[in-house]
Amino acid sequence: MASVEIEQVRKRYQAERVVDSDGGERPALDGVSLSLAEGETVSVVGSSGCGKSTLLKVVAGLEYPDSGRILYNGQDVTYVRPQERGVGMVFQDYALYPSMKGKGNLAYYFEVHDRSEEEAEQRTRETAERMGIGFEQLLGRVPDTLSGGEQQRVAIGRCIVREPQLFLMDEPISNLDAKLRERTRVEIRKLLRKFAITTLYVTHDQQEAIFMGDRIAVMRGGRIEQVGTFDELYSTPANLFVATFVGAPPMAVIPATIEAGRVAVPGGTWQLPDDLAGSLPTGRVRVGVRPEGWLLDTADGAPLRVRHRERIPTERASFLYGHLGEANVAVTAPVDYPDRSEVSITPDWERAYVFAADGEEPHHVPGVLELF
Ligand SMILES: Nc1ncnc2c1ncn2[C@@H]1O[C@H](COP(=O)(O)OP(=O)(O)OP(=O)(O)O)[C@@H](O)[C@H]1O
Repeated sequence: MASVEIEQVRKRYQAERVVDSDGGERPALDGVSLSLAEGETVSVVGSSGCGKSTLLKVVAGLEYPDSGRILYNGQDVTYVRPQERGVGMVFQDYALYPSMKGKGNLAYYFEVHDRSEEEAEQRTRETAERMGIGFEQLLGRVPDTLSGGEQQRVAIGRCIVREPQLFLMDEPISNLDAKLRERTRVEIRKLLRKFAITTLYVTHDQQEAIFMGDRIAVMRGGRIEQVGTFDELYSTPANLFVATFVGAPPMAVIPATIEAGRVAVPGGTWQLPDDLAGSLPTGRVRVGVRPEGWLLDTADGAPLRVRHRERIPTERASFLYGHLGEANVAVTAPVDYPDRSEVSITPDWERAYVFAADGEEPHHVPGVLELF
């Protein structure tokens, strides 16, 4: 197993004109640093085009960075060829050799590396045992006759048989149907934990990132905005982007004006607790509130017109969705909360965030609460 250091990596594609939302050009990776401890799984999330796959390719050696370094176990491998790095890669398309049975797919590596048939045989047998129930059966079939999930299992087995020091996975289950995805992700996670393989796991699916990763790296525009456990990202986001990216339904962000300890928002005014009023600037800000961070029907509530309700399947609660001025708001309400078209809402200030009116800097983050 390897520890991995990604140090200040920059990468600009030759033919590339990556244009930011503000119209500026930027490289695909713009100074990315990230450390993975031995055996750790780090999920990488971010919207399309933010550089997730490029990061994986640079770590794999499929692309070289323009500057910065990649270290495995403290050794600089930045310009070492992929074949010599001992990485196992699993991508969205399984890329199994179609004419070979599962077993051939696993043994191919030994063939091209001039290793003995006995070794290939033994390692394949060991891997089948470690991969668990039913894997042996898959080895006797060609990829065409396997389901997507089964193909992905073989692809993972093909990586494990090589005893990689590092696993790189890029949306490995995103083209499976929902049920299979659920099963396969449980299986992948079990394997990663069992073998304690250091893993970088790219996905655009937040739930998957939470499930797979010991930690999660949130990327945007070629940069890592924050790395942490889900609870850290959720409770103490580094900026407004992470605050709204992590969590579903997302945090409501409401333009407001603070004056003399009171917060004016569309349709109402909230009273700040004294300690918070003393620590916040006056003037324009943005108040961030997660669905569970609202109090309903308090005296100084602002009116929220309820557009629709959604039952939370695993809890005795619903989400109420509506608008406060222009801001989208989701509120967690008890399941037996009366069905009304308007409710009045106030932030529970122990759970509320305050951000600058412009930019993304947080003025106030409530800290880690007992969330779940
Ligand atoms: N080979 C290439 N040549 C030129 N530009 C590229 C190349 N590969 C990626 N890019 C550009 O670099 C940026 C980052 O791409 P990358 O594939 O790393 O993003 P991503 O976060 O993995 O996106 P997605 O979630 O859509 O797969 C994108 O703007 C993309 O268009």
